[in-house]
Amino acid sequence: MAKSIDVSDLNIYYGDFLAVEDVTIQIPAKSVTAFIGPSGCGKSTFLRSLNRMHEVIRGARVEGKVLIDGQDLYASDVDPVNVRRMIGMVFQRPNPFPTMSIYDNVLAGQRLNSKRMKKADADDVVERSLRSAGLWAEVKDRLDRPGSGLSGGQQQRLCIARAISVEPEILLMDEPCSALDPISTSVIEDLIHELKSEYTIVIVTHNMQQAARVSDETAFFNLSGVGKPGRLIETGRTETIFSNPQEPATEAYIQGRFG
Ligand SMILES: Nc1ncnc2c1ncn2[C@@H]1O[C@H](COP(=O)(O)OP(=O)(O)OP(=O)(O)O)[C@@H](O)[C@H]1O
Repeated sequence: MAKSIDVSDLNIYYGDFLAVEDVTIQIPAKSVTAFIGPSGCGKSTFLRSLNRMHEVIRGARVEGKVLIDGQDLYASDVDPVNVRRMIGMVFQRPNPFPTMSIYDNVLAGQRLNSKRMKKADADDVVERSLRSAGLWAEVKDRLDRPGSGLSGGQQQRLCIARAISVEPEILLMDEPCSALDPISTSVIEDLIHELKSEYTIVIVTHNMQQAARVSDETAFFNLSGVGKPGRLIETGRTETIFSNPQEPATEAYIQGRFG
């Protein structure tokens, strides 16, 4: 089910502005890859190009290739709506639909795909997704209550349940813990660790320790100068990037000397 991502020579533009330049990277299936780097170097932009989410911004476009298990993500016959089902996304701020019940929040993705389900099947999807997101025990007795009544960490796990309810192959996470307290962060990190047995996970994080704790592979992005595009500087096994980086800029960033 989980799929690999193979990116070659990718440039990403906002109108005339080249935000990310010439990225080539292989992201293995069933593993966690962390994107790190200073603010503005294009981590989120690159992440969004992996499920064509950047296309919701007028004028945003890519050049180059993104292959998902060998299939061209940008081929003319590929429907971006299907792409976003296959490649789910979790954002920085937990964003459950606030007035919708916990139950309906989990099913929101299915309903967007206008999938009609029998009640028993819907119940199964809700339970399976909430169990996978590590939230079932905490909410099983209040599934009809609004999603906004949960704590921040629970809301983020609800968003993860919503993302995985449609059985995606890849899960993109854009700083999923940055709005959470340390305990909720640790719960989400444990969850990421469990989810990688089924999904290919890509996570943007500003937190070096988090990248070191949760990821198998790390990709370091940097700006070549003010107003210049972000570039991928170095990628590799996380332990190698953290203990023996090849590039001086990677070492300086990891040691907290800039960014
Ligand atoms: N919607 C947009 N329109 C125009 N330019 C944008 C847009 N979003 C981002 N950019 C620009 O693209 C570049 C990369 O931004 P991006 O948010 O991807 O960086 P980042 O590494 O994720 O930053 P941060 O760590 O601060 O979230 C920046 O110069 C940013 O100003």
